[in-house]
Amino acid sequence: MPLRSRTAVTHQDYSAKQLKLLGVYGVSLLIIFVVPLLLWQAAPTKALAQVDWLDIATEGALFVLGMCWLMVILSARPRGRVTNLLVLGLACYCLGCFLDLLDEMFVVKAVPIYNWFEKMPTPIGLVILTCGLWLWRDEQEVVNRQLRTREQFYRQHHLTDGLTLLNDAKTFELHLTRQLASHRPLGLLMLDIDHFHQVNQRQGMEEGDRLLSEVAQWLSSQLRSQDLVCRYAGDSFVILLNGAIAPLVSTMAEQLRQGIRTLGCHASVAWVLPPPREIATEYPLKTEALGLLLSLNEKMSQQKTMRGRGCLQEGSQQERL
Ligand SMILES: Nc1nc2c(ncn2[C@@H]2O[C@H](COP(=O)(O)OP(=O)(O)OP(=O)(O)O)[C@@H](O)[C@H]2O)c(=O)[nH]1
Repeated sequence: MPLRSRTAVTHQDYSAKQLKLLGVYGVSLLIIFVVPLLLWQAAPTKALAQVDWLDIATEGALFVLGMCWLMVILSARPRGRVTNLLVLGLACYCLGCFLDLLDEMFVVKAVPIYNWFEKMPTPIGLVILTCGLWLWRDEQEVVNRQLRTREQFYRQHHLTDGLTLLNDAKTFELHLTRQLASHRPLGLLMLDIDHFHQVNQRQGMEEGDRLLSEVAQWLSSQLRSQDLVCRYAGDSFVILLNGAIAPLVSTMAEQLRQGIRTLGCHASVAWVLPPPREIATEYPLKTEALGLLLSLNEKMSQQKTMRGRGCLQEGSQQERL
């Protein structure tokens, strides 16, 4: 079955996040209770007159704030390398603050190793945190680029499809006709989700709608600002790649076909280029645009037929397993 259970994936992500949160809470509580207990055994406590309450308040506040940042990062960020670095860096920083805080309550000079150990976590944590923030900056740049593309897309085109917020087929035809009139190179690409009806059947229409919206967003984020994507019919999308020649269109087609798997589904992708100019000018532009869309549809049907045969083989193998 080419479509894996999207709900199951979401639940897996959710429980992995919960587990991570529990892990961090557990380790934090362990450190908060066990380290003072060990210190209490090994080092005398300071007399009240020796305690600097202002230091306790400021170092305690740094520790509490650090823990709050940690929780915010854990709950708000998606899983991944950047989050791991931020969490690890903040955890080390918090540990450093906590050890500093204990320093105000116990005569830690009596435990030489503590003296040495308490100085390590904060600088190490800050270095890790800096690496994490640096990578976060890179990640944010990519996200910003995607947002800019989307924003440009919204500004330039009328949104007509209520579900995906993409253009509909009619508007696409108009853009295509206009683009053909400019005689600049272009490529047309169609992406159709494989076995989409199974999502509706197995996981409900709502999940199907969500998948369509995700695919639409993902497609918009993959395109250049001069390209145009529209929802052509139920689960198929067409893309107009402005200024693109054959190698770029075929590479793009393959990248989209592979990339869509990150959304938990498979898709068939077909593409066409307009015929050479001297042939194209024999027809009215609108007819040429419709002809192109027709041949794109035909190519897609061929792909589906070929893939269908492949899927039947896969299915029968699975049944035998
Ligand atoms: N959830 C949801 N489903 C839709 C929407 N529009 C169309 N569909 C469904 O999309 C499915 C399209 O079915 P098919 O054309 O057979 O496509 P498919 O199941 O992907 O099959 P292949 O393309 O041959 O792989 C139908 O079951 C429609 O009911 C929509 O807006 N939301």
